[in-house]
Amino acid sequence: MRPVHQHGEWSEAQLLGAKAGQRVSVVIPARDEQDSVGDVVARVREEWVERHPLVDEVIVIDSDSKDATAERARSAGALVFAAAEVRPDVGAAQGKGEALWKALHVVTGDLLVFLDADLLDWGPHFVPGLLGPLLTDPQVRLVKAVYDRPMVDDGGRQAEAGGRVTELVARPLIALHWPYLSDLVQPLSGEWAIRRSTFERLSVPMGYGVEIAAVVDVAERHGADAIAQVDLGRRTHRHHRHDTLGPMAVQVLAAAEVRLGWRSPGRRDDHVTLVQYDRTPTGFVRHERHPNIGERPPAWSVEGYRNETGEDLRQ
Ligand SMILES: O=c1ccn([C@@H]2O[C@H](COP(=O)(O)OP(=O)(O)O[C@H]3O[C@H](CO)[C@@H](O)[C@H](O)[C@H]3O)[C@@H](O)[C@H]2O)c(=O)[nH]1
Ligand SMILES: O=C(O)[C@H](O)COP(=O)(O)O
Repeated sequence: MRPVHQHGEWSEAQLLGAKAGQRVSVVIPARDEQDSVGDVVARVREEWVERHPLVDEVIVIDSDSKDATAERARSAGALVFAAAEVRPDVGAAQGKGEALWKALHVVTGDLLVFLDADLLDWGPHFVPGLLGPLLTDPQVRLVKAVYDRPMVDDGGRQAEAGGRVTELVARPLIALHWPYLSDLVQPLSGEWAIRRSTFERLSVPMGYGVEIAAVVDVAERHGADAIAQVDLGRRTHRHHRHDTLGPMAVQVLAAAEVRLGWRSPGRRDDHVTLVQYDRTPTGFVRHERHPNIGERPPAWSVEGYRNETGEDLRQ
């Protein structure tokens, strides 16, 4: 079994020393997260920008929010970019993966730490925990967060274990097709860290397929040992309603099918139709949802992409 590191394994001094000349970017994708994004930004900045110089920039990628996400993030001290306005020449699409891919075009970091913006019960220790393996082991390219993830209802009561898409889609896919990744405790955790030089070479699903794609692609290219995992304790977040988990599952499945060679990576406008039903007094009403299953090509292959050294990486 792959070891599970503890977030407190590395001292601040050790991490700061290992950071040496490298730059670290914390990237927070956010769609309509006005209630929580400010707290995530402020606590990371306070601890890891102001108190200890571990993080060089905290960036929020505003993913088509209709609420005050951008304003709240900015006033908490983040650099805010609207996903649709980054590289407008390559077009815009909706989705978390799209936000992370667009981030590659604006970050200056060598090491990228991704945090979800809907975190409720979490702590700034997430950041050094995720950076520990990247800073101390050159073989590691991707670090996944591990945590307890209880399902918490609106009254704050804990019901059952959360991670419904993880349990019903990701783990079964891994069991069937990539059993050597079964030792990943939270394959879909939204908190992960990766070397920029690795992420910029991956094809990135625009939606929620980004996590399953990253773990499979990194393992297949660099070996399963290039992925580390770190126990961060406990994390709660805003839960989806059951009817929005279906589109998420479609995106995870589609990303897996691409990696199995069953479908080609879709383009920007590649949507599937997911049909759901509601019972009404007059019968069933059909609803359609159209999750995007497109993928962005590796950022380094996109004309005009520059890495932090200003070098043109296209081959
Ligand atoms: O179009 C979108 C949708 C979501 N988000 C942000 O992405 C993060 C995660 O989205 P969320 O809807 O909260 O996902 P979860 O229900 O938390 O899903 C889990 O599983 C997903 C599938 O692997 C991962 O992408 C998530 O990070 C992980 O937390 C949040 O900050 C969102 O605001 C965007 O930026 N753009
Ligand atoms: O990662 C998952 O499986 C989805 O985010 C659903 O999580 P939840 O069941 O805790 O809401």
